Amino acid sequence: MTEITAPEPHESGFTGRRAAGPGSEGSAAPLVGVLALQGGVREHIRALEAAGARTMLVRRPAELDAVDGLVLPGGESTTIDKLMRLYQIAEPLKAKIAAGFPVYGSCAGLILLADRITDPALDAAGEPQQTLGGLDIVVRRNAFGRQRESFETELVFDGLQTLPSQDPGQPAAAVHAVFIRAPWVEKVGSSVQVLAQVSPAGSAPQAEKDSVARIVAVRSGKLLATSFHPEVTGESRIHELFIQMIRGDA
Ligand SMILES: NC(=O)CC[C@H](N)C(=O)O
Repeated sequence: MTEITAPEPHESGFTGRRAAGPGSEGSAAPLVGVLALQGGVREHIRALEAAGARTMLVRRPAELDAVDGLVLPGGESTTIDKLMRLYQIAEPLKAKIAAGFPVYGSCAGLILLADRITDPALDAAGEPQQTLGGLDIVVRRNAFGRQRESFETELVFDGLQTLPSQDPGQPAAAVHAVFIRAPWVEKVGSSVQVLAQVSPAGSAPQAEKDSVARIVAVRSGKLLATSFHPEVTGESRIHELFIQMIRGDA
């Protein structure tokens, strides 16, 4: 892991760790940041490195310009939202997302990439939590409910077929997915590709009345999001897909 020592926000002239700016020229491994304000940061660093990326912790706006893409980890979306605004990284990140910057969000990260939340948390002043947006989706937080706050299941994940580590004979990939107080995607816009769904009836430890398949992984342009946490199961193909998206190969 490469952790740069960031300057204080008032310092000027910081250009990131490469004078020429970001970019994975030639075959160099892309440098992928993990937003390190709260949540499962280390796990993503490990998964990204296992998938062949170089990594860097990102907390400050200037650090965004040093990386080729960014992971928003799982954690608590309301806390990450507040800290992003406090660190003044939310607005520059929104602008970069609008300009096509690659971002992968898992769980709370998915919530932060959603244009809309059905049930946003309110702060003490009654203000709803905010998101960065970018994904034309509506997300429901803690959607799988109390009984199923955490569960594991096998998913069919579309879009991993072209990865070198994926068996080329397989039309789609089986992924073991861990859900922790996870959101689901309730609606997707036409720009959004659904990559994985979970059928509660088939996968819950408890019997479940709800037999509707729920969307738990999506992609739109250079944005990728999963309700589950591939970074905690030793699964690196989702990060590999994200690296291919950064390279422009997927
Ligand atoms: N594991 C997670 O990231 C949980 C997300 C959490 N329920 C939230 O709303 O932010």
